[in-house]
Amino acid sequence: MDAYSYLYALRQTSPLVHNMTNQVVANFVANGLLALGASPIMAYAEEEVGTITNICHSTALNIGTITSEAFYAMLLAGKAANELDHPLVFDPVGVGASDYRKKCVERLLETAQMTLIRGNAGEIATLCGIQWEAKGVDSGEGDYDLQNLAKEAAIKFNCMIAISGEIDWISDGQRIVGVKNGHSLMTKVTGMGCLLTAVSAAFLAVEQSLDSVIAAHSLYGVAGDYAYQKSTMPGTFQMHFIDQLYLLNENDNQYINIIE
Ligand SMILES: Nc1ncnc2c1ncn2[C@@H]1O[C@H](COP(=O)(O)OP(=O)(O)OP(=O)(O)O)[C@@H](O)[C@H]1O
Ligand SMILES: Cc1ncsc1CCO
Ligand SMILES: [Mg+2]
Repeated sequence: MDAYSYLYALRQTSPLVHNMTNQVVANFVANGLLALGASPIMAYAEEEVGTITNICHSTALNIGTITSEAFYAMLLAGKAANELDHPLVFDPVGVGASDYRKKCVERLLETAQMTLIRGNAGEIATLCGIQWEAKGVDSGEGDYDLQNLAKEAAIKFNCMIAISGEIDWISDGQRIVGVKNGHSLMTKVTGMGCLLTAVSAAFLAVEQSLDSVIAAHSLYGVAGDYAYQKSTMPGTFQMHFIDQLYLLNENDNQYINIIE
């Protein structure tokens, strides 16, 4: 199935995505999902997350501004998603920044089986115990082959892995695929990775497969390429990016640039 066919199916079904995301990006994530053709819901209370996960088609957990309340609620949501066999996507935002984040991530990964872990190189390297100079929530500097990192992480966590950057590397532990689409200006808008996490959860609601994750990343990158043609400055780029998610269509398959 080509990438747009996944998006077509997504738009036909408009999956409801449960996002437990961070306080910085919640509005952007909700608007991005709507523009793409999915439906967002954000919910964080322990008292309701089980129910919300239940009515949704996929769940995305993001520790960007984690608190102890949200953390315990994420454990419940993760368990509920696993019981329902719903796609569960995890974004270990800034995991290298504090011991608290590391502990939360360890516990979440022990408690729930993720379908996909999506993060920047610094985050995925930290999960694998590889030395990396991450800069807060940003990727930072490191020296490790990212294709191998994606593959090793997929094997370690028994799930799909997507590492974002100049090339996005996506692996299930066997296949490793690079997505070259996207522009570096995307790093100047906060939440571009967090929205990609949510978008991946929406695509996984269509099909729980590596091809679905590759389609999500490719078309997301194509929207970034188009947005840069409209604006080379971060504020208006963000606005155009949302519009370009809305405008993605079957013609865009031809602009996808993949390494396999
Ligand atoms: N140097 C780059 N060139 C092209 N595209 C890039 C580059 N760096 C990142 N991207 C793209 O930007 C998007 C977000 O990736 P990034 O690695 O910045 O995520 P992140 O660090 O998790 O972001 P955030 O935490 O702010 O949400 C992805 O679609 C990725 O492909
Ligand atoms: C800037 C920032 N701080 C915590 S989460 C977040 C959004 C990007 O991940
Ligand atoms: Mg991130």
